[in-house]
Amino acid sequence: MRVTLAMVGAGVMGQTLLGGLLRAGRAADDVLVVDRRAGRGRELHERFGVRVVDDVAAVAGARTVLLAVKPQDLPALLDSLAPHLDADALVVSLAAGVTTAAIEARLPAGTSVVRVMPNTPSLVDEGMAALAAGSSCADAQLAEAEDLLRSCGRTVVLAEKHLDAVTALSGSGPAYVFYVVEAMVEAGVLLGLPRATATELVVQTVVGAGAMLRETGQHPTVLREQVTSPAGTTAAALRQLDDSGVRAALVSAVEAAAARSQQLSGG
Ligand SMILES: NC(=O)C1=CN([C@@H]2O[C@H](COP(=O)(O)OP(=O)(O)OC[C@H]3O[C@@H](n4cnc5c(N)ncnc54)[C@H](OP(=O)(O)O)[C@@H]3O)[C@@H](O)[C@H]2O)C=CC1
Ligand SMILES: O=C(O)[C@@H]1CCC=N1
Repeated sequence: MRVTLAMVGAGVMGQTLLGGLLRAGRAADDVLVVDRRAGRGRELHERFGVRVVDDVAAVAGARTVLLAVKPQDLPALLDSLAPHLDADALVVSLAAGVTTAAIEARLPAGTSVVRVMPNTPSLVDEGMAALAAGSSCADAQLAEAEDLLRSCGRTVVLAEKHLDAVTALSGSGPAYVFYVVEAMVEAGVLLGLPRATATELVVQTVVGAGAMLRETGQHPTVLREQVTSPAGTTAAALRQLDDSGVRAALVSAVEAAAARSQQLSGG
């Protein structure tokens, strides 16, 4: 049976986007999933109602082929996919660091490719995805890819040279936030709060701060200053963060992620 969308690789990110697409109204019988992991077919069929196969040849006829495998698995996948792609198929890759040129080089000449960097908050329709078009991608196909990603969050179209920075900021970014949350919860426990209470306090604080950033549109410095009373508790805490080089460490962390994304380039 021909489908509009085929997804190859249904791990963390693939399943996250699949859920968003179905919530946004895409019919389950219009999506074909290809995944090689044992047991995944049954699990995904029960959870999402989609058809799951393990042979990439099944993508033949699909209008859009979404690739959600690890960057290291992408070259071999592209080689096995190439003979089965329709001439006018759109290939959308989520792989961190892998350029559209590297993808195009392994596919028939003229294949439309879009590189996307999504993130896991797509699971709750709060995703942030950046898209960059390959050399043969028409505007209408880029818009189609954007529609796919918009089903579970916001999108931005950028020049591809920015995608390593995007990967380091919004792609990996949720992990930095979770890391800070973990540390804050541990601090609360150290100060004697029950773990569940510390977790509730920190989670709502992060959600509330995020909502303030979005809804007030104020610069984070302004919002931080509003919390920081003269000679108060926040000033004492912020001095510790500055003395420990936390700001510089965050900048270095994002730089390291961007450098790793660049290393992954070309497979
Ligand atoms: N996780 C995240 O936060 C984000 C991830 N990404 C990108 O998304 C992509 C997927 O990441 P993630 O979901 O975390 O990875 P996962 O490892 O969770 O999922 C990838 C899935 O694809 C399967 N797979 C690999 N090769 C093939 C193949 N040739 N045919 C069929 N199935 C295959 C894997 O099977 P097996 O396990 O057997 O290898 C696995 O089930 C990556 O390229 C990553 O850079 C982008 C933004 C955010
Ligand atoms: O860690 C990674 O490589 C992927 C890409 C961005 C988020 N996770």
